[in-house]
Amino acid sequence: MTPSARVQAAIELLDAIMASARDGGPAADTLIARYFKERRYAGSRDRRAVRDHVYDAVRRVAERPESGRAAMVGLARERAELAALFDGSAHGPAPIAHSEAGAPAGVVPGWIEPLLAAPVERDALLGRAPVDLRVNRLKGAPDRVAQHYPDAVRIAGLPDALRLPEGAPVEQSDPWKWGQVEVQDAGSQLISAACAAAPGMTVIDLCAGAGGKTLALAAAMGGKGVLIAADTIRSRLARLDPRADRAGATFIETLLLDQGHEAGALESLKGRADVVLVDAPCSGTGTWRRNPEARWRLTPARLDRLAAEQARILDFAAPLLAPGGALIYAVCALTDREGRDQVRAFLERHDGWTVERIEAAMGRAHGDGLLLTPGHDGTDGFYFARLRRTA
Ligand SMILES: C[S@@+](CC[C@H](N)C(=O)[O-])C[C@H]1O[C@@H](n2cnc3c(N)ncnc32)[C@H](O)[C@@H]1O
Repeated sequence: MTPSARVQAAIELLDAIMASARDGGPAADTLIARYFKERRYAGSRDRRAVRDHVYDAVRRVAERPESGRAAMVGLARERAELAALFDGSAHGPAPIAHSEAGAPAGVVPGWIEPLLAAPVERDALLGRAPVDLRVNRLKGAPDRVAQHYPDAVRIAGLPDALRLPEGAPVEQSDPWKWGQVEVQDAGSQLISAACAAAPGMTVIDLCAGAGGKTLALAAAMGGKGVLIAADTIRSRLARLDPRADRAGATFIETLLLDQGHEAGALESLKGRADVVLVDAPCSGTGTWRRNPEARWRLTPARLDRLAAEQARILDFAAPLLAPGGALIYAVCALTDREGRDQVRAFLERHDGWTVERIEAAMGRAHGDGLLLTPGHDGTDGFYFARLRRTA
């Protein structure tokens, strides 16, 4: 592909990413992979260049732009070498007209800005994310495993965590092949640790997805006890099985829930759990470093639906706890509505619960829980709280 053709390819992909964000379709990474599957003539350098153009353009624009071309022209207005590629060549983009301004630059969409928790450092929300590993104690000891990663640094307060530079090729390393490490953001590791799961407990990961946190809970439990991974999406739970095999966490049970009718499948677990983790579906405003197009996906109506669903999940989670058990509520979101206010509203709706302080080497107290941000903690953005059932 010529350099100009790569820019045109990025414009086409940006159009697809925008439409997918508007319609709740697949993520940018999936669309990029599909695009190149259908264009076998593109070599690895073409793919890398197109991908870089796409993500540079997505990162630069807060609000969903008018078109892929507007997003790319905005970027080209700041980069003369890119503007020169708008040359009208056979597979390249048409020249930029004098009056063509391009999409404006920004970090946070205007309507989301006032909803973010006050301490959040806005400018750091789109920064580069390192690769954090969690050593799986079911298969290896952190000090031994760390020897395989000379570039790794330890993270204060997380004895199982190793931090590698952005883009480190972890999947080619032996510990990854042997199931000794999982790629997991330090914030997710902290939330899993805050569950204080231990051998012999009954633990329910109620929104388990593909089981990132379930695997951390399994390691904390030393493979002993009852660990249930529940979710409403079969394909997500299915991805947990091979991961659990690789991690040597074969005692995990999966439970598929029927959206809107979850209580039926959970009936036999009522009052039995020592720990319930609700890692709730959320706006993902804390994960823009990895999914910058998520900013284009969210709408006020979607946020309303998410907030209502979070409250509903908390309400059917609460009866699962045994007296003295801990309910950990977490979102990878930085809006107060989904974090601080959601926890407060739960406490107002339910008697017999107290808030437990979380002692951690990172994060800041915010309302009844802890706020983690890319700017302050170098993690994805999260809000989480630990609630104890007293009665
Ligand atoms: C933030 S993701 C979970 C990520 C996962 N815990 C991890 O660490 O990788 C939220 C999950 O909640 C699930 N979910 C949505 N509605 C649910 C419901 N009513 N009951 C249980 N899970 C639900 C979604 O399918 C999604 O997998």
